Amino acid sequence: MSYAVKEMFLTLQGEGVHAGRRAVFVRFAGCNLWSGREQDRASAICQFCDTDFVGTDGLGGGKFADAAALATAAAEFWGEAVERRFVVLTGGEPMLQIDDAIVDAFHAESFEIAIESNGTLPVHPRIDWVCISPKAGSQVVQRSGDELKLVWPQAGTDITALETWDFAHFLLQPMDNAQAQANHAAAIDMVLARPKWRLTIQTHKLLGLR
Ligand SMILES: C[S@@+](CC[C@H](N)C(=O)[O-])C[C@H]1O[C@@H](n2cnc3c(N)ncnc32)[C@H](O)[C@@H]1O
Ligand SMILES: Nc1nc2[nH]cc(C(=O)O)c2c(=O)[nH]1
Ligand code: SF4
Ligand SMILES: [Mg+2]
Repeated sequence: MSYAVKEMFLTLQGEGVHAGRRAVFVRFAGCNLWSGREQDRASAICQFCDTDFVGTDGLGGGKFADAAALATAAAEFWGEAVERRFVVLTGGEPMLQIDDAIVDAFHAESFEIAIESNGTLPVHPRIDWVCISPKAGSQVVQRSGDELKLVWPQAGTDITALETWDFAHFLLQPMDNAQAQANHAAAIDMVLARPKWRLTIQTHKLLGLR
């Protein structure tokens, strides 16, 4: 199978429990909750996306003929040292493309594999760090993992129900849009009210990282 990747880059994980960690990001093209076209945003299930995941034309992107080619390209972004190799598979929705071959190829290159997923598809069982970010109006089937990262506020989200899901960490991430200041305040209020949750902010945006 070949894989469509929008972009690939070395940066620091900006969000969540691993914020600050050196990571290669592989952004897969395509999503099942939005076409990625602005004219479709208002009618999409997920309407607040901050990411361009359309096509394969970004820096480091392309069509990769097989999983080994993809993992080798990521290893080149990381550099020769194999210590603490960390790849974040994101998108778009990465589970539309991730298969056994990708997981095996990244493990063969000594990567610990993290995923950022909307949870509407079951996550591959051998991924090492599972971050699920549920979207109101979607059916989330992946209700276990390492971190549940809820973008906040999201009308139509039952936060009490989410608290019964099987995650090690529960995080609230303020929605980045024109109301960012109010969204920060709403997320802080929610963490103060519900100690199960902690705040995560998108540090890469503050720092000017990709
Ligand atoms: C672009 S998504 C790609 C992975 C996957 N499709 C998902 O939604 O989890 C990566 C992360 O960014 C978050 N995100 C997207 N748009 C955002 C926004 N406007 N403000 C805050 N977080 C956002 C998502 O919820 C997700 O946790
Ligand atoms: N630095 C950085 N950290 C991130 N964490 C999750 C991201 C994503 O878009 O999935 C992301 C991203 O795009 N950049
Ligand atoms: S599910 Fe993820 S990639 Fe898809 S539109 Fe929403 S935030 Fe963007
Ligand atoms: Mg991002």
